Amino acid sequence: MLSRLPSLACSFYSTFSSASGTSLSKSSQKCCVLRTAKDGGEEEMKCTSSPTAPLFDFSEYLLSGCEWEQAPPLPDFIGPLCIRNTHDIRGRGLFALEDVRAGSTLLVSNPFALTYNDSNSMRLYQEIISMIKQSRKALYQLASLAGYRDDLVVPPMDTFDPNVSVCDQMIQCIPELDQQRIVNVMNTNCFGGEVRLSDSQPAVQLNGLWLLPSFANHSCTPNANRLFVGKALLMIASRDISMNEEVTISYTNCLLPVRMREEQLDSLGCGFFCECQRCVEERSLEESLFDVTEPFESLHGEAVTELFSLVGKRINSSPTLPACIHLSKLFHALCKKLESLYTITSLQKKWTLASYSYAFLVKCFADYLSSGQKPSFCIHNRVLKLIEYMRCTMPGTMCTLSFIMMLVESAKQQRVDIKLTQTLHRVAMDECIRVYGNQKTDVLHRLMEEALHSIPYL
Ligand SMILES: C[S@@+](CC[C@H](N)C(=O)[O-])C[C@H]1O[C@@H](n2cnc3c(N)ncnc32)[C@H](O)[C@@H]1O
Repeated sequence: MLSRLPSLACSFYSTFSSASGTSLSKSSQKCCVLRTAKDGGEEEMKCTSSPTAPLFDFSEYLLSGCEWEQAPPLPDFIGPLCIRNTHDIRGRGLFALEDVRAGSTLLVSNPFALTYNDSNSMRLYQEIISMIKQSRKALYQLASLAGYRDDLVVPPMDTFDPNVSVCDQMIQCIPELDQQRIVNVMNTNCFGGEVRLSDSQPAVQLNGLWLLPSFANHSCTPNANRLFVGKALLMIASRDISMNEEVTISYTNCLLPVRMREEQLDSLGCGFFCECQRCVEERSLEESLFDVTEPFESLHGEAVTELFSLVGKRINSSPTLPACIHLSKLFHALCKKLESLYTITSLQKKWTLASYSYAFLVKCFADYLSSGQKPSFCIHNRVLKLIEYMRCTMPGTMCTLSFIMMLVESAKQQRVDIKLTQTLHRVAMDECIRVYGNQKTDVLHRLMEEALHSIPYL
């Protein structure tokens, strides 16, 4: 139960190595395209992130392939955030204390406890017990997480500041922490995934507890991403976030249809049913789209397998990829079906297309791999719109970044309109900032190139 997939940022699962019409639009100052919407909603979000000086410089680590053992130590950092009660079933959450630009680092958190290959989480439990025996502050910190649901205590931010020691007042508030409560904390807040510590070692399964990030609730249109720099977990704003807005992350892969997201939440043991606006809207369309969307689930797995079978192979003849081809046809059928639904809102359309984007993408990635990475995509309006919808729904994903970079490459090879190539490149840079946070321009360029040579986790 202790696995909550981190949103794929850099090291985990590392790879093989417009509101109305989209088209291209320009904003006055920093040229931008492919408009996306704030919190997946109606408001237009311009692609305006530009590289700024990083708050924490881990360029070398990013450029060296994110080997955990090479990660620089990063001190804990708490950005303009506070914990508040959401006043709904979600309990407490993280909120922005000021306007935050996409790409900003919201927090850096080193693990409270961390183990590898600890399948039943016994060692993690013991590590947590040892921490709370050693320090009253650790006990207070863990207790502040445990207060969730039955008594919603909102802990002061100082609780998570390593430079602030625990005061008498805090000690008086420490509630009882029995074994069951500690296990509940672990079930609700720990997460893990597969990680490669170094090139020479096999991947290990990681289990860990990071305190402050544990207050971030799930959203299917999140505004923040998780990024691992070794053991340190960073939260990066993946959209512009307004003062007092809740900061949310996604516990699942949000570029999947609502039923698959529900299944992922369930299999991760999250213990809640997401009722966000996107889920509600998508559920309301399920019946009308049944014949198109039903086959997606089984085909998705098969298509990903087909895709990965191409990785690293020299391909002489065109491979047969029935699932990829079938999915791609399904995507076109979905587009037609959506056009025929007169009552559909633009938001429903965007979210639905983003949910089924892999149906289109797997075929593109497969063509790219089987062509020896000499893409020749036709960059038509529908493709540009799809990127916009993916970014409006879940900005800052490796998958979208890889796809845009493929289009940049294709545009270069076909020598299409130079402006379109430049625009796509800027969008890729914007997406890269939303994945990795603000980094130096040359580092972003290298990361974008790397994304081109990787097949993202689909
Ligand atoms: C990592 S904790 C987040 C912080 C938690 N809200 C708290 O007060 O401690 C995860 C828990 O928050 C609740 N939660 C998070 N996102 C939710 C959502 N979108 N809908 C319902 N419950 C949610 C669930 O109970 C979940 O098990």
